[in-house]
Amino acid sequence: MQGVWTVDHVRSAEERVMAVVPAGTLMRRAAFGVATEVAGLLARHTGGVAGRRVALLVGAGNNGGDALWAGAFLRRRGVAVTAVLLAPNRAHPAGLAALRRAGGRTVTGAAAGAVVAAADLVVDGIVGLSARGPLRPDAAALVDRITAPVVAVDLPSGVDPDTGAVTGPAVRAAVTVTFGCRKPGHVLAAGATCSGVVRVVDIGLGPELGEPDLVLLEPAEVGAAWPVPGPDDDKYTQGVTGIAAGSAAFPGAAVLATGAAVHATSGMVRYAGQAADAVRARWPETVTTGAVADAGRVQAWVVGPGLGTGKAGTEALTHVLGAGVPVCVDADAITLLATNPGLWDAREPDTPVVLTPHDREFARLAGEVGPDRVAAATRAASQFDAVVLLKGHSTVVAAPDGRVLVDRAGSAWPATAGSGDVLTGLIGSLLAAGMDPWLAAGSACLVHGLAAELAARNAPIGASALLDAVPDAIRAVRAAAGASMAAGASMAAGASTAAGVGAAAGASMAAGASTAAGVSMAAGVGAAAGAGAVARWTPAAGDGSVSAG
Ligand SMILES: NC(=O)C1=CN([C@@H]2O[C@H](COP(=O)(O)OP(=O)(O)OC[C@H]3O[C@@H](n4cnc5c(N)ncnc54)[C@H](O)[C@@H]3O)[C@@H](O)[C@H]2O)[C@@H](O)CC1
Ligand SMILES: Nc1ncnc2c1ncn2[C@@H]1O[C@H](COP(=O)(O)OP(=O)(O)O)[C@@H](O)[C@H]1O
Ligand SMILES: [K+]
Repeated sequence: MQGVWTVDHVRSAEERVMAVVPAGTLMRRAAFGVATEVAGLLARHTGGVAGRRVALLVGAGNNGGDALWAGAFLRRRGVAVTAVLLAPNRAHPAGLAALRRAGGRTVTGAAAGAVVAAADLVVDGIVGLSARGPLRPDAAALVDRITAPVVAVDLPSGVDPDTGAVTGPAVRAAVTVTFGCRKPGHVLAAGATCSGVVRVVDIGLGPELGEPDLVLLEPAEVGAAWPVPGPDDDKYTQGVTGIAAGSAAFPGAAVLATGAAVHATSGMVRYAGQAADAVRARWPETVTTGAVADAGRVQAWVVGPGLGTGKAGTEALTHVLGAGVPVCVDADAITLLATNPGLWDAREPDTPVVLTPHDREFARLAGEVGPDRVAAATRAASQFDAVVLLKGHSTVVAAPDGRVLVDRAGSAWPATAGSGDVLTGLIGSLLAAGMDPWLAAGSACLVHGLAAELAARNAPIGASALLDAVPDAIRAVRAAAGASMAAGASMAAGASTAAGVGAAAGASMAAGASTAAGVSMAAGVGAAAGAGAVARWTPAAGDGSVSAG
């Protein structure tokens, strides 16, 4: 799990470190990291470093100071550095002096455009953690002239540091070199796209940062927690997933959500609804009925995709909310709750609920999302006492206990009709397997995005192709987990055990990462993120009961 810290927390950590290191130390560490990245990118992009032209866009604060110091370091490697001073009277004095001593040039005003246009690489030191609002017009005009790759210092200018919101012109970086840790602007909303590849330079903040404000899941931890059957499992013990989705008008949503649950875990999937014929035809391994009341016992329900907002949908939602098992509520079921909040009364107390709205569904349920997606998701999670998964290129998953994770999509291929139905089915099956609802939502999201990338291989896909790639995505995250578990096992085995035995132990752990092991690792991961106690819901042998673990 990687942490992400807000500006306030970064500033507090910086203050504590600055109190014990000589003045200017942090800035020079930061700038050296920028210079190293710039030199590497120049070498890759132009085949060399010395003699290449780098333009520094330098604003009024320390972000510009970082850029100026980086320019001074690059001069030592023979780079032709020109600093464009956007606020000449307020440019960081020590940084400016260092650049000039090293033989760097400065320009202001009308001459700047040509320098930027002719550069082999541009360093964005316009504004960093103090950024408010979009780029100012003078800076925006210069940024428009850039044709070379951009390395952003700390954060692409024009991106809100704490929300990632971009409300006007902003820098689009190939690489962002940030200091100490990732900030929300790197992973949320449009800021995630503007940041490009994010490199974190260690400037010694680590011990002072404390608990992260947001976390990102790693493929290996999702793979380690993914439920797979162990030797003592049968089709019931792994958790039975119930799907209440689809209608005569929208049978496809039922087929997709059910298929996701079939692919996600072994066990059993029950389908209940008006699309039973279509589901049975496509997924003969499911047990189908026409109504949720006749479905039999499940350990989690999925409700909503293609369900419709009429009487049948209302009855299905009412039934599953009262079933006493975790529920993933999506699509039409969200609309039903938005238009008739009284339906929440059907919820059995303490039933874990995962809501999976896109922005328009969120607006119906809880008001406009607004620029701060984390604040919106957190507010709704608290309001509904539910995990809220707010969809998008960067998906935010907020738990009612305050935990927030972000899934920064590797691509936009999931933006295809029906892909949300697949995501819902994945979440439902992880809930049925007993996974903590917040981790279930985050893990499903990561696998969903990976499946889209694997399926697309650079060409558009439909949701059926995404669904077909789910097993490969699960294999990929489990392989990532197997590698790290194998490494851990052989290290633990120590000198007295042959390396081969350690590796073999790792391999069998990877193969047999049972539901129980997966869930307890997941719980550990949650605790490591500073989440406090993680509620665990353990399926009890197919009898429909749920207990807090
Ligand atoms: N505090 C520290 O210890 C360290 C700070 N570092 C650097 O310092 C940066 C923060 O520096 P500052 O707090 O001086 O502030 P910035 O350099 O981020 O901003 C400077 C000024 O830019 C103006 N500004 C705000 N929004 C703008 C916009 N949209 N367009 C144009 N100008 C805008 C404001 O007047 C602001 O005060 C970090 O991002 C990082 O690059 C690093 O050197 C590492 C150490
Ligand atoms: N631009 C994008 N980049 C990455 N993922 C996206 C993008 N747009 C949407 N998604 C993802 O695709 C899925 C779409 O879900 P949803 O809007 O419910 O579609 P549908 O109702 O058609 O199934 C969600 O998982 C969402 O996060
Ligand atoms: K910047």
